[in-house]
Amino acid sequence: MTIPPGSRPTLRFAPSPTGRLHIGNARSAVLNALLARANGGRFILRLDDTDRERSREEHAQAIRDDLAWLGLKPDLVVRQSDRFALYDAAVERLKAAGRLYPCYETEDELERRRKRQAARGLPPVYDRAALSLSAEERAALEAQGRRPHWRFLLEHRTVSWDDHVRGPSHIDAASQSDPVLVRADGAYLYTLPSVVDDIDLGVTDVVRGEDHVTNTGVQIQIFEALGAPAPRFGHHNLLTTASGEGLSKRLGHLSLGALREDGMEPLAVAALAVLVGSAQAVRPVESLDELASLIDLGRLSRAPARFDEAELEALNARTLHHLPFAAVAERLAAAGLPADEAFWLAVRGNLSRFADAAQWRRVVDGPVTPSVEDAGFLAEAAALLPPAPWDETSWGAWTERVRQATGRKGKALFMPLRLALTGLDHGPELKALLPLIGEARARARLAGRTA
Ligand SMILES: Nc1ncnc2c1ncn2[C@@H]1O[C@H](COP(=O)(O)OP(=O)(O)OP(=O)(O)O)[C@@H](O)[C@H]1O
Repeated sequence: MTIPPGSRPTLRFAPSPTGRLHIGNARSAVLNALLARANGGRFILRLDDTDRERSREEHAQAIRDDLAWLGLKPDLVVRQSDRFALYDAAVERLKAAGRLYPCYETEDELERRRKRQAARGLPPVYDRAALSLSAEERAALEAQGRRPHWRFLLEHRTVSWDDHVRGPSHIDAASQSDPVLVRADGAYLYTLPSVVDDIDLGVTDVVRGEDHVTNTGVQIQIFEALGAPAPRFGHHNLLTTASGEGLSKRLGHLSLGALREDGMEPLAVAALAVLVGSAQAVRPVESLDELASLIDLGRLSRAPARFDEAELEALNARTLHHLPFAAVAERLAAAGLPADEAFWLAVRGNLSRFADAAQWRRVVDGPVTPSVEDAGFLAEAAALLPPAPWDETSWGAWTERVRQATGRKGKALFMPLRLALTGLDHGPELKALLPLIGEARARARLAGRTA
């Protein structure tokens, strides 16, 4: 199953603001945003903040910042905490339809019941005891001060859907407990608000991690009970750490904030987040549009994919090596460097972090203390410098004349010139650097002076 081309789908990324986004969350976020973008649709950020104890405003803000850093701009941002009236209305409809029923068991009672079931070899499925409580029994429990939690009455049948990633999928609702939708303290669990919002916001495609597969069977029944068509679903594989551990926002694993501080490029992070564990080789991209064109939900691996920071380091460098000037002009200026295209094209191939550009700018602008081993050779070479202005052909013309005059070639010719001109034994191609260094600094450095 794919998103019908040209169907203008509505997708959403729905994190709980309980910590910093990690690289696995980025897989969901980037997939949703780029599927919307590639199909002319809408991308919604929905902050799942119904858990008031764990949700924090600072995390909500950090999620928005992280998405902006990745270059993902939601068309709409909603918060579940603003939308309780909708959930309350849905609860009333489900109660009226006989699909939501009050239960009074405590956690301890349920635990004991599960143990008894296990001892008899039965699955730990809620036995619906509360369904047979009479009005008097309920009143008696309430008189003891018990508040009900509310369970959704599942229809015991198989729920099927054609998953974007996993293909034809089904879940036998009879093997599941009726899920609790509303806790005794009135708090909503994830399941119902998510469905209500998907209906209200016209979500056509729910793309999320496979940690949600069992929710999907239940949620399809809730869509039906609320009289709404269910969206299409896709459950992508999860990312783990390089050693195979699961990720959690609350535990602060591999956060986008930390990767950003470490100098990783947002495009590299986005590319690795979606290409690892897919049919596509991990490769650098020049834009999110290019990345969007590589996404094929039907060809994601079914197994968890390992996120390896060493692989990100390598991809980061390869991403920088291809980044066009237009993508970095503003960032160069923000870093206090001239927005100079020739400079960017000269040095990008030598960067492993964007911040390294400053080091090469210093090599161009100086002061550089030349490294001189054979002053006589350098003086001879300086005398052969072509007349300025220089361009990319000047280096070749110059070194050819020096070769003919001195008989030096290869490393013996080039290395002393590099050491004098840059003070370093490695770096960007000199045919690109020489015009940037310019005649005055080049002559000074060849003469052994700091310039
Ligand atoms: N390890 C992971 N790999 C890929 N996707 C993930 C991973 N963990 C969560 N997601 C996806 O990220 C989206 C946001 O989920 P959620 O906010 O529940 O993240 P979480 O990291 O599981 O949260 P928490 O650690 O706070 O429980 C969901 O689509 C979820 O499927």
